[in-house]
Amino acid sequence: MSSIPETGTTLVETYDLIVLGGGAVGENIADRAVRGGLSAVIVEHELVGGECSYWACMPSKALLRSQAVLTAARRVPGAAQAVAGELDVDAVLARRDRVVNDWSDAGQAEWVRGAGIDLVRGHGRLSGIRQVTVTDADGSTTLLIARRAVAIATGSDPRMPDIPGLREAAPWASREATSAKHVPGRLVIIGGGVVAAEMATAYAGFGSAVTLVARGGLLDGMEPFAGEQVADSLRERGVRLLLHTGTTRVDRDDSGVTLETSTGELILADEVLVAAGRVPRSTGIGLETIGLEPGSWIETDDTLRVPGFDWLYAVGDVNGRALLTHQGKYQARAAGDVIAARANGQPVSDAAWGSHVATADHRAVPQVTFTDPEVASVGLTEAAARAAGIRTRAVDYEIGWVAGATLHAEGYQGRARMVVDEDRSVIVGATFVGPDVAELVQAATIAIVGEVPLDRLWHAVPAYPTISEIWLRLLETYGRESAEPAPRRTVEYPWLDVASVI
Ligand SMILES: Cc1cc2nc3c(=O)[nH]c(=O)nc-3n(C[C@H](O)[C@H](O)[C@H](O)COP(=O)(O)OP(=O)(O)OC[C@H]3O[C@@H](n4cnc5c(N)ncnc54)[C@H](O)[C@@H]3O)c2cc1C
Ligand SMILES: NC(=O)c1ccc[n+]([C@@H]2O[C@H](COP(=O)([O-])OP(=O)(O)OC[C@H]3O[C@@H](n4cnc5c(N)ncnc54)[C@H](O)[C@@H]3O)[C@@H](O)[C@H]2O)c1
Repeated sequence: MSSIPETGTTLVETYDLIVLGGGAVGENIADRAVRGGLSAVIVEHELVGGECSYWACMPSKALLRSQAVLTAARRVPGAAQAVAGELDVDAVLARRDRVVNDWSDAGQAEWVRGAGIDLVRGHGRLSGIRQVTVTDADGSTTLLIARRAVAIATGSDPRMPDIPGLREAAPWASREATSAKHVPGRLVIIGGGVVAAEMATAYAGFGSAVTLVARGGLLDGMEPFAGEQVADSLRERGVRLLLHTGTTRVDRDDSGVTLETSTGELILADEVLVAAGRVPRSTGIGLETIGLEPGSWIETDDTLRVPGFDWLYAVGDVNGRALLTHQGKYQARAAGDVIAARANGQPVSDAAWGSHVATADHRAVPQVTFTDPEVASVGLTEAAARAAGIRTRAVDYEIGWVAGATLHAEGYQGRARMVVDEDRSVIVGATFVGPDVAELVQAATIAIVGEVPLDRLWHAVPAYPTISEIWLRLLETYGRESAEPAPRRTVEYPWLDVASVI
């Protein structure tokens, strides 16, 4: 890093890489660039660690974990008798506070320094080519100049639907739901996606009377049985589900919130939570100074570089490729490494599945929804595979029929689906729904990314009696067609410009 002395109120600093946004993704891209021999600075205007650490993944899972443990114990005789008490909601909230370090980022800022990354606190915006101007709380500015690259890692914000009265009703969004210090007696949720399903589970478990109003179904976009099984379970917990129902108006007065549905029903609640997806945090960051559209998802190529700019990258939620922490960090590893490689004149590995590309964003994005039952999925659903023109066969199996599941819990209920590309004889998608299925998804991810032929998968023997035996049952249901291993050949996926060897 070279430093030019202060000029007026503006300090000028020069780095190889400037990272705008210090969430998990911004931390990772800076770290990889530094490991590649570059200097890097992170600009952060709130908490280092970002949404996931303080208002998203970590607190939401902390809110859900205690009741998941309690439910699991209640499903096993012997343990059930030992947990006769109720969930201690105050203790759950206190544990959530510890998980988020009481919203202090001191530890994360220390990690950044230890990784050899500089941190500038304040609001950053692009102010020209390879330039970022940072304004701190006092109004003083620092002009950062990048020798090599600027990476935008500013994340996303909740989408606020244009529903009359909603903004004036001071709705909760995901931050308020995950950081709440009290549990509302009545909670109405707008949305039927992942946040809605997880928060309905959490707050119903805390004793709130929860109503979920979704204009579509529950967990649309996943295999249909996922949403159906989670819906059944939420109803059993007393959640009222109004699916395929719009919201026409929201009002707040001294008695609370009134939500009017498209069927004319009035729902009274103490709080309304909006869980209607995300919008990119790409306004107010100076995109217009380089000819890009503020407010849009920032498009990138698979090396995470923005087309038309040899110095600009976008990683994590803000590029809209896959709004998940692990996927953003994966992008950051590829992008940090490729920025270093390009800077150092080293070879760039940008073919599909190379070390400098995020190919898995298109083919193998794993996700776990921490409802009860859990939903763990990766790759394509059956419907998405068919829509992509793949000759598809889907096989289903009840997880409760596996010996490991019968031991795991009384009356275990769940289902698995394996989606097979018949031409290539490989798995392109898998979904597991059931208690404690989260850890099953990594095996499916490896099978998809490794393009492991089905006849080879028969040799990946699951241990008895684990729930992983679901893999054997899925293969048996599919059938073992030939005694000879399938020949390997190269095909083009019509939905992705990538040649694959099978
Ligand atoms: C309720 C909820 C639960 C979730 N649970 C999971 C989960 O279990 N697993 C999972 O994988 N994903 C989960 N997600 C998604 C996950 O939170 C995001 O994918 C992830 O946080 C994105 O990381 P990011 O670094 O791209 O953005 P962020 O974490 O939002 O980080 C961006 C950072 O940039 C900073 N910033 C923005 N603009 C500026 C600026 N102009 N100047 C300076 N700093 C700026 C912000 O303050 C922030 O710190 C969840 C999301 C929600 C809402
Ligand atoms: N466990 C996890 O991995 C996890 C947990 C929570 C969130 N997340 C991530 O965070 C992101 C945000 O989650 P989310 O649940 O907000 O989004 P989502 O995309 O999962 O669901 C959005 C929901 O809002 C509805 N909706 C959209 N626009 C609407 C409108 N104008 N009016 C009414 N309803 C509308 C949709 O029909 C859908 O039901 C997701 O992309 C998800 O990947 C992940």
